[in-house]
Amino acid sequence: MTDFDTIDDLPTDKRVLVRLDLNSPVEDGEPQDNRRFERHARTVRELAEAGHRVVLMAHQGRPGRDDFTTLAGHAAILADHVGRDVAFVADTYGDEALDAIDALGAGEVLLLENTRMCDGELPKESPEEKAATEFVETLAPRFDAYVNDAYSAAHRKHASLVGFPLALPSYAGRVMETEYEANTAIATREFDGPVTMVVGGTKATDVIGVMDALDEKVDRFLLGGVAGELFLRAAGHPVGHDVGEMDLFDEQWERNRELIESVLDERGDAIRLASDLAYEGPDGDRAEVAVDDIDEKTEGYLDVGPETVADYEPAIRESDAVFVKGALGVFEDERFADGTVGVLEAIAETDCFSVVGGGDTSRAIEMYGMSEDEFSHVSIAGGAYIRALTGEPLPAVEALEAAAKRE
Ligand SMILES: Nc1ncnc2c1ncn2[C@@H]1O[C@H](COP(=O)(O)OP(=O)(O)O)[C@@H](O)[C@H]1O
Ligand SMILES: O=C(OP(=O)(O)O)[C@H](O)COP(=O)(O)O
Repeated sequence: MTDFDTIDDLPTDKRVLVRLDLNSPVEDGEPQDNRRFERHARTVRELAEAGHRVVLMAHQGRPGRDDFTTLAGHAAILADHVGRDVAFVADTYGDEALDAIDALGAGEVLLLENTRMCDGELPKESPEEKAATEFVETLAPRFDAYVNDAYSAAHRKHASLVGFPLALPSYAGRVMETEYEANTAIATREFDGPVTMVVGGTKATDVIGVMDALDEKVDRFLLGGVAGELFLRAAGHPVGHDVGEMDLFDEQWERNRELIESVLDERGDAIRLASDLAYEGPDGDRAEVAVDDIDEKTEGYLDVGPETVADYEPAIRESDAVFVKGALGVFEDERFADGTVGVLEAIAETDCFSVVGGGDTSRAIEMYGMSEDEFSHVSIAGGAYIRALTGEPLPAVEALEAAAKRE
């Protein structure tokens, strides 16, 4: 039961503006296919088959990061999954975009450029201010309805997520509906035995606050990735800072230092940290080092080592539920996949309740020969799903609920 309307409530033959989350790993400037395309394709296909004119919005990366790119490549991948053409226009709400929107026929699909390239999208403002941006005020009058399918971005208060629901009748797409139902059910579920959370990835700022909020629900945290290194730093090891060109640690450390120290102080007995790490050795092979032997960080650590995996595996086997948010290493490179794959395989082998979340992390499942069926739920959301576990409301879901009440 949801408190928002879904596309089942949408009349046919409308001009529909749809927010997807196609945020993907980018390699050599090209987006990589992943579960997000396949899952959103269902909503897009259904809308096109119902005779709507379907205009899609999505984002990629963050300004200033290497993965902040155009969505031209995303349109081609999405078209393959939808099984019909997805046109692309390199504009969001300028004349080029408006002309392409106006020219769209019934059942046709158009993807607009990266929403984060628009001025109005990102600045921290209220939903009302977002609804008053030029971006929303220009696009909204051209549509009859807004559909939000971007559950995995629902923890962000951006214009494309919270501004349009104030301006148009609003509906949830299939991904929004199913992810909301699954994650809300998980949040209220009780487990008899230990609950473990595997925490990794690059978005340490997202996960650390949630670790604090999940204090009562999670018995054990197994850490890796960037968050893991930041906790090692708080524990007194000379790691967890940027070296060379790196831009992953220092800013997140400054932002979260007090919280990391207090979480470590209060929940130290529940937090397991890596005892060994892997990096690229001088000959390009994987090299490993015990954390206690690191006197100075001169390398980028790209995975946890075998001792760490051996320490984490029994903790997983003893658990009644395991939640994964973020990879333990750069698994996209086979040399640094052992930590992530070792932990995922251990979860797959047990019959515990398991959730793997995150657009990037969930990709490791197929890449390394596992199947979605080996886990209870594979979410395409990372930050949104762990926030849902805390019971914290998601602004974009609240915006859909408010829109449904207004009608
Ligand atoms: N030590 C590390 N250094 C750099 N990147 C890492 C490290 N460990 C994991 N990663 C990267 O984290 C990414 C997943 O993290 P993140 O984007 O936070 O999660 P998700 O999108 O799955 O929610 C993976 O693509 C992986 O390459
Ligand atoms: O990929 C996303 O989140 P996730 O990495 O937590 O799954 C969403 O697209 C949100 O992206 P953002 O974390 O840059 O706002």
